[in-house]
Amino acid sequence: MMEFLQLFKALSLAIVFFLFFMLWRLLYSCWILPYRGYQKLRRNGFGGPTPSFPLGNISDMRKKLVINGDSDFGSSKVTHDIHSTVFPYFSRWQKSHGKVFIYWLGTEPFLYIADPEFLRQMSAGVMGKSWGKPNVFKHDREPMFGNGLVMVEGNEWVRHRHVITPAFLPANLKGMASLMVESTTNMLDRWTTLISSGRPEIDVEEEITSTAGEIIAKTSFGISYENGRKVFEKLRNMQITLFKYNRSVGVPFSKFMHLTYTLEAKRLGKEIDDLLLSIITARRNSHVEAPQTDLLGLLLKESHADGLLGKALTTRELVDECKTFFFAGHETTALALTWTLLLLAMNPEWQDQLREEIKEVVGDGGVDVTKLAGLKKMGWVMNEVLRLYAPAPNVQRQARGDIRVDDVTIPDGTNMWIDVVAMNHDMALWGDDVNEFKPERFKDDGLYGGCKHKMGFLPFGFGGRMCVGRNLTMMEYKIVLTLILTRFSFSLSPNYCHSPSILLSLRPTYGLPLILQPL
Ligand code: HEM
Repeated sequence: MMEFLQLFKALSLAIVFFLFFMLWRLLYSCWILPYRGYQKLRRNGFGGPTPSFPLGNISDMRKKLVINGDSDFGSSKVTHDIHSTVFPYFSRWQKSHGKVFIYWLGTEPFLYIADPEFLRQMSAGVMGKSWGKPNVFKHDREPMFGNGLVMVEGNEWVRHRHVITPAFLPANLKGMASLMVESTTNMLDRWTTLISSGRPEIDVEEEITSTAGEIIAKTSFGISYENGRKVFEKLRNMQITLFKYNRSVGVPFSKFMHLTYTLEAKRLGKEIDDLLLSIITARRNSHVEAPQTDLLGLLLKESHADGLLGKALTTRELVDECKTFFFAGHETTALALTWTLLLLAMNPEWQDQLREEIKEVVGDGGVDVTKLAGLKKMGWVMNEVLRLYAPAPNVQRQARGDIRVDDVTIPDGTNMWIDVVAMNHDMALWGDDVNEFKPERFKDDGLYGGCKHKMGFLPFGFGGRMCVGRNLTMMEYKIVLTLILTRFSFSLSPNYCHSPSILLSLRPTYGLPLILQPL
């Protein structure tokens, strides 16, 4: 009996000690560590809105989102001055704290940056491989990107980027042009049928997003539209699950507070992985030479060559990269095209100018990829659209080591949120006409459009981690727009409701209904 009591005592003591230890760890990671970070940032002179525990500044951000979520918010009047609409809290905090300040997502500090000179100094000494991506997003978006190029860091990033970059070289992309023409022509034939059946009003956002999904499925893994659509639908559902609901990312235990969404995203992630895994395994095991016209074929080829150097990507890594291409690639390009159609519908003189250019450069025959570079005005239009309606509205980083900027230190572990929309709409950088559609601003300065700072226009990010898919985007953009403009003219439907909003990317909340007319 005595022995039993002693054992019981020892066990109880061990349990109490364990619980105490867990409580201490919890307190340390959720309260003490973030508080220390907060003090350090304050000592370094960074201001910002006052956070509260455990939500940080989330309640303040949500308050505004509710107001903007109101259906009355959308408007038939179109203004391109959108920063205070899509990021009302940043726009408000900028007024009291300037263009660089700290805000908190739960217990995670974020350095907000909308000052290109600060950004230049901050990134001057940091190489692509030395940048981190915020751990808090990495965990949250794991089902979406896994360890694909967008999220991977350090030497692993170097290895992935080394294998992936050659696949996106213009010479390799040429072979994908016919897939793009085919999918776009199918979409335009559908439009013709709808118009001739007396329905000239078409939601082009929905149409273009679906066609871009088809294109990325074919260009990424050469899979049929049916298989592509399965992946595409699951990815879309996952995106909605992850971004549509306020899941308090950064707040301790938020995953458990929103368990249904967390599990749903995990389930969809697993289903997508299984689908892609079967496609890749079949291609890997196939004795037939892989078609190298799609990205997977090119990656398999690169991976095989690099296998000899120990740099090859494993099948699991290829799954994550294919998922990444799907996510990073299809919606951004679809939105660039969608916002272009809005701006061209509002500026028919630019439709005419582009049609004239297409006639001169491409002629009346089929689209010849080698001639696309000659579509200069179309390039200006694309840049102006990416400026006014940046599909990727922010870029994120995490410091892996202290970073000095002048006399302040950004401490190791600080997350960074670079507000691309704010810089693209900053009058001090672009002039009084900042919110006007003026593609000609890119005429003499093709890269920066006359922006007063070279880091003020970052549609594809910056430094070594700049978008790997920009050549593919450029080609798809020019092919799709050329085909649309040669077959249709279009104007804005009176049913269009202007309400740009963020669902990871910058999108028109209520789609884009246009009135189309065959030429
Ligand atoms: C209009 C179209 C697109 C826009 C606006 C866009 C924008 C961006 C931005 C802002 C970044 C972040 C760069 C950074 O962290 O500094 C990025 C990275 C990336 N993008 Fe794109 N992108 C587009 C199209 C594509 C396409 C078509 C693909 C692939 C099929 C793609 C794949 C990627 C990948 C893999 C990365 C990560 C690169 C790295 O970290 O090394 N993107 N993109």
